[in-house]
Amino acid sequence: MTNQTPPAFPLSRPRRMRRTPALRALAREERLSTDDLIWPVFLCDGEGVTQEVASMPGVIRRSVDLTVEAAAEAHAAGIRAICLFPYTDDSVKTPDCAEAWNPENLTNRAIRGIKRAVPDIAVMTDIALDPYNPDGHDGYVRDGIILNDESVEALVKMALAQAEAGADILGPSDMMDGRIGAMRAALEEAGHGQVTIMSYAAKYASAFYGPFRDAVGASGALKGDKKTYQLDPLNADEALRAVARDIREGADMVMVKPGMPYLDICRRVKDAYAVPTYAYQVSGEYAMIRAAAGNGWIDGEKAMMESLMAFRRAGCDGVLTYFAPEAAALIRAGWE
Ligand SMILES: NCC(=O)CCC(=O)O
Repeated sequence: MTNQTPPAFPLSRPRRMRRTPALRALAREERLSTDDLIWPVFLCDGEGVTQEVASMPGVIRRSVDLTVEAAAEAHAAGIRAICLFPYTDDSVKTPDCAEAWNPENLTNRAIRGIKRAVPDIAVMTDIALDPYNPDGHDGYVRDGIILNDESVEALVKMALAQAEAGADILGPSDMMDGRIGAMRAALEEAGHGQVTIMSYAAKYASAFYGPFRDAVGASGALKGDKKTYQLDPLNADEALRAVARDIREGADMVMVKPGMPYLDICRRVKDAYAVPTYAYQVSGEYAMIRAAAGNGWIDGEKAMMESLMAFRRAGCDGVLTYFAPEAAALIRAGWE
């Protein structure tokens, strides 16, 4: 940061440096690269199956075989990581959420399939009970209360099953207290000390997750809201404390979620802790850009790229985005 006041006009004419593409490129402070993209994808049962997600135009659920193919294409396009989210049918949801740590569940089958076929792409997972819970919450619920410590025990089992299947990055998104430390200890104990954790540390109780819940089949299930475990949108210091705690407990990377309404949090986290920091540009952010573009109200490609560049400017090392394949193609084509 400089405190030097620029010389007065006409010694200073900032437009000089904006005059040509070459000068603008020389002055550019950040870059968006395919290395910065993590692609969240939705899994469904079956073989050769694709299903559209109505509230996320352009996003599909894929069966495991097609997800493996999509991972290969993403890798060829320069995308470094793919993040798996299962669509779970009501029939596999039980109060104990046992499907969450079934070695043969959709996520664990997809991890193995991708690591076999495309070993160089990093596979990230989601750790939370909501896809498996009949009431749609990320932890166990008793008498309307989300139970913390019992939920952490279940989440640790889920983490171990994913590590065993070969996941590179575990993504605990549940927001229970103490889960990162518990997972890190269990991973060490089980010989999975090399598995990384990207903690959903600053995850806000947000209305922007709506389309995602359609995509994973959880929107009908959710009873109430998630305000007793996710952050209040008006709080920033609390997010910093959550990030500090998760780093101390053994997280390698931290996430801010949603992305666009929380760029101030991204910047503060990066400045305060200098750890690998990611934003999740969530389903509602994706849907807004797609819907406005679909109506001809904004230029979809430009708005998409600008939104992704903003994460870099705000200090993020990368971004989880449903736009990853499209953005990668434009980056490779030399987008400026
Ligand atoms: N645990 C993952 C999410 O909640 C994703 C939210 C979204 O894309 O809206």
